[in-house]
Amino acid sequence: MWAASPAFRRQLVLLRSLLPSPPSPPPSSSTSVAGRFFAPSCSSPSSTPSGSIRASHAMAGSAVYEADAEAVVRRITPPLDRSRHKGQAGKIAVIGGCREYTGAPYFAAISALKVGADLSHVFCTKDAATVIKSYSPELIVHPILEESYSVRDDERASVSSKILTEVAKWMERFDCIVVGPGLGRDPFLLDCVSNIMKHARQANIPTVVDGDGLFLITNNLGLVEGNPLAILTPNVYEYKRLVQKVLNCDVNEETAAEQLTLLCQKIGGVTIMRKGKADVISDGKTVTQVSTFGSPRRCGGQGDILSGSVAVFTSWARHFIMSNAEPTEKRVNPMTLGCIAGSLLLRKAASLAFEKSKRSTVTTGIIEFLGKSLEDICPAEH
Ligand SMILES: NC(=O)C1=CN([C@@H]2O[C@H](COP(=O)(O)OP(=O)(O)OC[C@H]3O[C@@H](n4cnc5c(N)ncnc54)[C@H](O)[C@@H]3O)[C@@H](O)[C@H]2O)[C@@H](O)CC1
Ligand SMILES: Nc1ncnc2c1ncn2[C@@H]1O[C@H](COP(=O)(O)OP(=O)(O)OP(=O)(O)O)[C@@H](O)[C@H]1O
Ligand SMILES: [Mg+2]
Repeated sequence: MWAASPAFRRQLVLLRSLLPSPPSPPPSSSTSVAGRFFAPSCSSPSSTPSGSIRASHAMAGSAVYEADAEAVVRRITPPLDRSRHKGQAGKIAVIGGCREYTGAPYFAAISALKVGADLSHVFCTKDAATVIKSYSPELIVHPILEESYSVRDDERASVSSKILTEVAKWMERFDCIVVGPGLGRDPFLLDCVSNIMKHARQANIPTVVDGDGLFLITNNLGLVEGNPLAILTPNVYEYKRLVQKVLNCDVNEETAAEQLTLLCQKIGGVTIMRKGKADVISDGKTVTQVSTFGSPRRCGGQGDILSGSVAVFTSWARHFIMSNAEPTEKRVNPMTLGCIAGSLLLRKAASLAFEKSKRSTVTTGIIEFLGKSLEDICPAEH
């Protein structure tokens, strides 16, 4: 009776896809629930058909489980409840945007809104603020960060503390922050952002670290060491730099899953999503991947969509685990669920955008399909 219940099946979907148990045997005629969620093993992530759920030994030496990402999205996405008020579906902040980069923070912040957050803030430099505001009236933009060129040496301490005070005023309101999209690498600015990260950590705010935020933490590992609320989302180069710095060796594809696990363990408690052909996620205990095919276009900005989306799904996943989850589901790391859901949604949106625009697919086009992608998986109810 219980074994046939939807609640039981939901638990299995989540737990089988997330916890490090050995692959189940192939489905028998009685078709065990587990059998439907795993196939024995497959050769590489690229050979995993879209939408299928497999335990994949894509990375030699350790099983990497293909997550049932659609089930995760369905389970953690909150219903559109008429009794809710503004803010309850999520308040996200992006710390990023400087003279060079205004696209990246915009992509991350608008993606958070399009996935379903109620409010999306951007904390950026003054130069970037007007530009970002002009992209979208939906975003709340704070022109508070400063780069070295605009601050005299003798003003630095006071400017730095003013910036922290300003951000701290808002911090406790956020369900998740994203540090790094389009942040740049100015030393004074990064110093101020280090203080913001320390403050977020003290306030227990989940923090997605991406782009130049990864440059910052790779050189200051203490900013994330031992923080279970930190999610790092490195691309191929960012991952390489992180491995070299933390493990003191090069990336080894032969032992990729173990290396990723070890990296999480060495940094201590963080969740890492290694982006690539498959997005591979570990919290130092389990390794799961999302390999649903997205698009062959590699235009810049897709990682920014991902970081904004992961921020929203992570806050939803935390809420889900704390309130609605079954007792066994409470063992699952909400950071992992957030990464899985964000990865799937980006890939679905990229696929739809590519179907429409082919070679001219760009990031703004992908963002336009975030809503349909979520609707296809998890329809909004009236
Ligand atoms: N429209 C925008 O404003 C965008 C801004 N972005 C921001 O740009 C900043 C820099 O991010 P990037 O991802 O470009 O990072 P990097 O500046 O590290 O890399 C730039 C490019 O240089 C090449 N590269 C870097 N390291 C290399 C290596 N070791 N060997 C060979 N080639 C290498 C790669 O092609 C890489 O994509 C971040 O703040 C990021 O968020 C990006 O998100 C893309 C979109
Ligand atoms: N080789 C690939 N095949 C399929 N999808 C990929 C591939 N590489 C990256 N992706 C997808 O693109 C997303 C963004 O990853 P990418 O490596 O482009 O990030 P990024 O370099 O940080 O992007 P950005 O330009 O926003 O900084 C990943 O989540 C992944 O879904
Ligand atoms: Mg990036």
